[in-house]
Amino acid sequence: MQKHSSQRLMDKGQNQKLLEVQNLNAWYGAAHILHEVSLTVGRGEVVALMGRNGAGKSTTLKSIAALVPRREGNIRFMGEAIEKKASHQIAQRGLGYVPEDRRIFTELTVLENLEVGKQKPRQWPDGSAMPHWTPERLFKLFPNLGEMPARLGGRMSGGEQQMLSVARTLMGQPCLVLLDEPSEGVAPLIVEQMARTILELKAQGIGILLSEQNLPFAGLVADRAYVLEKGQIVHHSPMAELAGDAKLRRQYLGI
Ligand SMILES: Nc1ncnc2c1ncn2[C@@H]1O[C@H](COP(=O)(O)OP(=O)(O)OP(=O)(O)O)[C@@H](O)[C@H]1O
Repeated sequence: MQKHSSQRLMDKGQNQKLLEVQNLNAWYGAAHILHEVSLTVGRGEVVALMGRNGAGKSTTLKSIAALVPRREGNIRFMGEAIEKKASHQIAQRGLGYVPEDRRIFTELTVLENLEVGKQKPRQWPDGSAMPHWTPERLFKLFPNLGEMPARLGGRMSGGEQQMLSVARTLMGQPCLVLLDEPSEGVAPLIVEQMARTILELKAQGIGILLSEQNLPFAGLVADRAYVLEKGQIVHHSPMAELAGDAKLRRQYLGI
């Protein structure tokens, strides 16, 4: 763990933190999966959670969204403690979650899927307007969805479903999005579009915490990276530092 650079990064943008996770622990039954995980995500910041299969990346995102059976620790979202809130209450506050398995409604059309996730526009704490996502605006962001508003979810490719899953979450007008492995199992063209989307959300001030194993993809979009190993954070640095250091990559990611 690189304490000095980590502390410096945390101090930067102190007032702009959207998400602050401290000493998060999580369990599946008797199995203690996450151990004292601490991380932050700022406004307009993209943070990558990296690590090998089974390291605990998905569990970290699910724990933040209150989707694991048992968790302990402190989680602040937009300055409010949310560790005792239920998943729907967390979502209502503007914390979006896009699961790895793309939970879209296969019997509903693209447009209907979007309408299901709809929430009212929000404001940042300083009173400034947040981006207000409408189907029209999302069809500009995801042009291929715009070409198939009446297509049933179940008749879309995996990549298109991935896009719809992100677009549907955006209809909830989130200030921060948890994105579980957005590049996994989708075609290179979709991965590219996903990277552009993430950068567009960042430009709008939305914070993003993404779980990722694809280092080139994370390197394109992320500002900072945390590496998880057996449920513990073992490294934290600017993304470029991890991506550019062969020794770190080998040590933590095995690549
Ligand atoms: N529902 C569950 N019940 C019991 N154990 C689980 C469950 N989900 C995950 N685990 C275990 O928790 C650990 C962390 O899994 P997790 O899915 O968070 O890892 P990950 O880093 O996201 O990996 P992957 O990239 O393979 O999804 C693994 O040992 C996994 O077997």
